[in-house]
Amino acid sequence: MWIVLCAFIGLPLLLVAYFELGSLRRKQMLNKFQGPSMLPLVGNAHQMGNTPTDILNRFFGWWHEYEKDNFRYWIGFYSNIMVTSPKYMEFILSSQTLISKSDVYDLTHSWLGLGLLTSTGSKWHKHRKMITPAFHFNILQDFHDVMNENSSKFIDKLKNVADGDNIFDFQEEAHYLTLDVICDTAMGVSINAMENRSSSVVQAFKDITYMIKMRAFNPWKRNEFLFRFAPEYPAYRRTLKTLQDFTNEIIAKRIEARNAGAESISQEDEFSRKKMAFLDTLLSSTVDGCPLTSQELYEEVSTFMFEGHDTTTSGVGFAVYLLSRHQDEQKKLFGEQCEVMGDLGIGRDATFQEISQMKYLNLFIKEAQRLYPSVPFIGRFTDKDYIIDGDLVPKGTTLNLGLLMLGYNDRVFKDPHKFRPDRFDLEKPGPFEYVPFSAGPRNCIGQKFALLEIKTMVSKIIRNFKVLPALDELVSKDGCVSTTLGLPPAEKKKRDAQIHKYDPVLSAAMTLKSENGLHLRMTPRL
Ligand code: HEM
Repeated sequence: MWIVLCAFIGLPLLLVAYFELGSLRRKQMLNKFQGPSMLPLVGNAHQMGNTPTDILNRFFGWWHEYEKDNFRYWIGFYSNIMVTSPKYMEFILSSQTLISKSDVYDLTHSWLGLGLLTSTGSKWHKHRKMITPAFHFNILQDFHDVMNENSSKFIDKLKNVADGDNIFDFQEEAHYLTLDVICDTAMGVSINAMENRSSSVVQAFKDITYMIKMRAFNPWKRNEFLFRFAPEYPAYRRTLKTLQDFTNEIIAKRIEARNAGAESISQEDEFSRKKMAFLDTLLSSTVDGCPLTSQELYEEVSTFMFEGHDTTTSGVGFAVYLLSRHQDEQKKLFGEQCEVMGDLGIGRDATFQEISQMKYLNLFIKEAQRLYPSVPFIGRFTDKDYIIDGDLVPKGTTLNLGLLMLGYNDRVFKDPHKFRPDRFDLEKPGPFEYVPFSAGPRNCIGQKFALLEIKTMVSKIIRNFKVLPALDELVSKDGCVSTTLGLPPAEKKKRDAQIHKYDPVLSAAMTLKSENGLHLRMTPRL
């Protein structure tokens, strides 16, 4: 009896003492940083709130309190620094050694393994070098055909829901489009998600992304061991299996087709296209003289599927939402479309060159990514001590880089809540003051692909539809965006009280999403 009682009380005490000792050095060093005061054991966890939106608001609240500079906070024994100073950004993003990702990325491991996004050390260096040619200009041009083809299908589908009166969730529609594009470009196959929304594979891609984000904000489900007891776990395992089987089958078929030689493949065969998919580049590549293993192929292809569709969904989604709210900018964009594409250009595909001539569209997308970056935070983990901008940052610290906060810094962007695409022509942010695609050696390898895709889709939407908000009253009267993110707390409170149910509420999921969806109406132009 006494032994059981001692174990019952003693074991937790031992554990606490173990973690307390383990974090002592970090505590001493990080005390020099500004940040909220914390409680024993929980740190600042009790202040974070329960929903992703609460967490986002808490971060912005602290960011204001600490004069839009870095601050430290603790979640239990986990030490974190929210990084928003350009000097820190520069040091971290330029470093060739500070490249290990924070533990939130572990949530992707069971699906992605250690692909380009999550790997570190020499594996990352070698794979990054090997994968870079997959985004060569010529390949991107081939991918542009896929983007054009799918966005034409999308426009046709949209015409069924967008009749001028119907209020619909654009984000939901765009998701299937970007999934079709990434599937075709990454694996060279079409899953036709726009037509087959309820297919198990299409749903699996949707569900897995949701589950990764949901777990990121739930302290219990985030833990691999505890998640096994969660009610969602069986469905999660099934989803994973669906994706693993699907991707592995595609890879196996592609290898078989390559081995058999192109001649023996019939015209109807899904692999008969001449276009190089990302998977083909991987199959032709070697690392240290050896071809990639099946596991490595799986990891890299899955990484592209993950990184390449949710990010562009919110990229296109928020750009189109901003069109609805800022009608003058929409008119200006339509004018540019007519100028670049000519009078008969409404219905046809824009070429690669024409897209690059759409200068105002480029500024528009830049401004949209400033306000609603598709990747709002990225994380690094210090596996040794670092001196950053004169501060000693101890080993074992999580660095959360607030890419989102950068866009709301009024020291860099004048009137940050005003939607002004041409600010990027007038105010030039420093190289580490605006980095929606990150920067340095670990920046987004798909940046050119993503921008091409977003511009191709938005350009086609502008030419085919007039985009309207769910209700006319949601058109911006003062040029301000609807988000209250980054406003000083008192002003935020006032504006939050006026938020309409159709205004998108942003959450701090790994990819910024609107909790309400993006409600719009569209009127076909022809
Ligand atoms: C609007 C769209 C996109 C945005 C804003 C974006 C942003 C980012 C950011 C911020 C990172 C750095 C992540 C980190 O350091 O943890 C990143 C990495 C990455 N992105 Fe993107 N991304 C977008 C679209 C894409 C697309 C379309 C692809 C693939 C076709 C892609 C593939 C990748 C990969 C593989 C990495 C990891 C690179 C590495 O660690 O070497 N991204 N992206």
